[in-house]
Amino acid sequence: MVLSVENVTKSFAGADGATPVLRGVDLQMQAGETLALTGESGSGKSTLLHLVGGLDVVDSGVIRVNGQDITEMDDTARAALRRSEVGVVFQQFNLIPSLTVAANIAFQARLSGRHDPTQVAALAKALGLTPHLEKYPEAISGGQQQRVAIARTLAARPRLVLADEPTGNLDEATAAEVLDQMLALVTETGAALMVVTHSQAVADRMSRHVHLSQGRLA
Ligand SMILES: Nc1ncnc2c1ncn2[C@@H]1O[C@H](COP(=O)(O)OP(=O)(O)OP(=O)(O)O)[C@@H](O)[C@H]1O
Repeated sequence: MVLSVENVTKSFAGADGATPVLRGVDLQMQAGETLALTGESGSGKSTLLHLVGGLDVVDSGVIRVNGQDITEMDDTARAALRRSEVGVVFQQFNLIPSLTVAANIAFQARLSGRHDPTQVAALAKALGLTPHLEKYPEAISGGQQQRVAIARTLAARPRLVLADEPTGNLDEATAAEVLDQMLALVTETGAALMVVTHSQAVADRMSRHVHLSQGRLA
C-alpha cells in the first residue's frame, strides 16, 4: 500500500471558531493506481493533498506513506520522507528563477540522491522541453513552466505523486498531451498518482475517482 488515510480530521480556526474541513476521511492507494480527487471549491481538496504530502499536520487520524505513519513523525523525518517518497506538483510551479530548465528538472532528484542525466533528457523529450533546457524559467511560457514542474517531480521517482490541477494552465490539447505523458511516466515507474481537478476530462483519465463533500470522501 503506497497510501493509507484513516479517519483524518482537520479544522481551521476562523473568526467564529474552528471550521471543520475534513470530518473523517478514509482513502487507500496501491502502487500503479491513478486517482482523481474532485469536490466543490473550498471542499478541502488542497487541504487533504497538503496533509498527505506532509506539508500540514492532521488534527486526528493516521496517514501512512509506504507503510510509514507520517502523523507520528517530527518535521525532520517528515521532510526526509517527502524528499524521498512523495512528489508534489502545485498549481504555482515554484521553479527556481536562477537555475536553467535542466537544473530545475534535476533539482529534486539531486536532493533525493536519484539524479540521472539520461532520465532528465528523456523526461524533457517526453514533455517537449528539449529545446528549452538551457533557458531560464522567465524565458519560457506558463505552460512550459508547468511541464518543467511536472518533469522535476517525476525525475525524483517518487512512490506517490500528488498534483493540484497539474494541467490547469494549459490549453485543452496541450493539457491532454501532458496528462498522457504524465500517466505514461507514472505507470512506467509504478508510482501512485493523486490528481486534484475540477476537470471531468482529467478525472475520466484516472483509474479511480473520489469526490470530497461535507468533509468526507465518496
Ligand atoms: N491555512 C488555512 N487557514 C484557514 N483556513 C484555511 C486554510 N487552508 C484552507 N482553509 C479553508 O479550508 C477550506 C478548504 O480549503 P481548500 O483550499 O482545501 O479547498 P479546495 O477544495 O482545494 O478549494 P479550491 O477548489 O477552490 O482550490 C476553505 O474554506 C478554506 O478557506
